[in-house]
Amino acid sequence: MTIPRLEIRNIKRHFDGRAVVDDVSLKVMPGQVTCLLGPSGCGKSTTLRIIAGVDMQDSGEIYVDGKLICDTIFRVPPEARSIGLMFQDFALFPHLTVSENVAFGLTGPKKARHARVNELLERVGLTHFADSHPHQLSGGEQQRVALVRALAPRPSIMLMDEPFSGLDDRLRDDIRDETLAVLKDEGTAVLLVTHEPGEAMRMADEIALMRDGQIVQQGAPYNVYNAPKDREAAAFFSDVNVITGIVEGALTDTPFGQFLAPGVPDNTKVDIIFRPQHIKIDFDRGGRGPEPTPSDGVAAKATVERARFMGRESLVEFKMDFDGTLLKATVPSVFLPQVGTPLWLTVRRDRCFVFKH
Ligand SMILES: Nc1ncnc2c1ncn2[C@@H]1O[C@H](COP(=O)(O)OP(=O)(O)OP(=O)(O)O)[C@@H](O)[C@H]1O
Repeated sequence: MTIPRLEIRNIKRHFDGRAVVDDVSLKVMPGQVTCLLGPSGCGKSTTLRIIAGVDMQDSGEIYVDGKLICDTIFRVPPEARSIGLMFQDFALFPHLTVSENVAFGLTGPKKARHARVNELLERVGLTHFADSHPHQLSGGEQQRVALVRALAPRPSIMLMDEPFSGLDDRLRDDIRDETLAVLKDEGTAVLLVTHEPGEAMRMADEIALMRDGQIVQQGAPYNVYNAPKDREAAAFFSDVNVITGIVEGALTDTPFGQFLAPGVPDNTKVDIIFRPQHIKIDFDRGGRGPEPTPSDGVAAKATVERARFMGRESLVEFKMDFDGTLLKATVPSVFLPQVGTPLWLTVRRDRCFVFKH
C-alpha cells in the first residue's frame, strides 16, 4: 500500500472551550488534490494552520511520508516541514522582481536556482515579466507568480487556503485549471481549503466535507455529490427539493410512487431529497399525464408557478397539486412555460435520497 504523503490523525483544537477542530483525521496521497470543503467557520483554516505549524493542536498527530512531524510533545518547526503555503492574500514582496520573488525560498547553487525560476516562469507563461515588479502585473498574473513561488523549493505538500477567492469570476476558472495542471506536473500532494462546492468539484480528486469541526463525509467528488450522507450534505452542493413521507414496512408512499427506506422503523417521518436537475417534465395529455415507468416511477401533476431563464438552463418552479409543495426543476437551455400551465413531473429515482426527518 502507498504511504500517504500527508496524514493527520485525531486532530483537536479548542478555542475558548469550543472544539473548533473536533477529531479530524485525513490522508492525502502523493500527487493527489484533496479539498477540505465546508461553510465559513467550520474549522477548515484552523486545520490547515495546524498542519502548516503556525498553530498547535491540543491533541492528535501529523505524519509526512509515514514519519511523525508533530504531536503535542514532538514538533518539527514549520520551515522544516517541506510544506508550501498559498493563502488568499498571497502577498508577493513588492520591492522584489518577479524572478526574485520566485527565487525567494530557493537555496543551492545560483545556476540551479536560476534554472528553476526560469522553468517555472516558462511553465506559467510569465517569462517576459521576469524583471517586472508585482504591481505591474494583473491579479491573475500575480496569483500565478505566488503559485510558482510556493512551488519553487519543490515542497512535497502544498496547503492552499481559498487561493482563488481574490480573483474575478471570468479569470478564476482558467487560473484554477492552470494551477491544477502545474500541481499535477509537479506531483505535489495538495490540501486545498474552500467553501465553494464548484471549486472543490473542479479541483479535487477527493473531497472531505467538513461541518462543525468534523469531517462528515469523504470521497471522490462524484460519490460525495451522488451519495450524500445526509440532507445537509446534499444541500451543500445545490438546491434540493424535499418531500416528506411516513415509513410503513420499510417503504414510504409519495405522489411519485413508493420509495425504499431500509432499516427505518414504521411511522417514522422521512425526507425524500432530489436535485432540480433530476426532475423530468411531461405534458398534461388532457389530464392523464405520462404512464409510470420502472426508472422514474409515477408522475405527479403540478402547475407552473414561475419560470426563469438562467443562461445555461431554465429554472421552473412548480406547485404540486397533491399538497401545494413547491418544487424546483432545471431544464437545459430555454424552457419557459406560462405561469399556471399544468404539467406532470417524475423524478430520477436513482438520484433520490431518503433520510430520516
Ligand atoms: N485564534 C483564535 N481564537 C479564537 N477563535 C478562533 C481562532 N481562530 C479561529 N477561531 C474560531 O474558530 C472557528 C473556525 O475558524 P476557521 O478559520 O478555522 O474556519 P473556516 O472553516 O476556515 O472558516 P472561514 O472560511 O470563514 O475562514 C471560527 O468560529 C473562528 O472564529
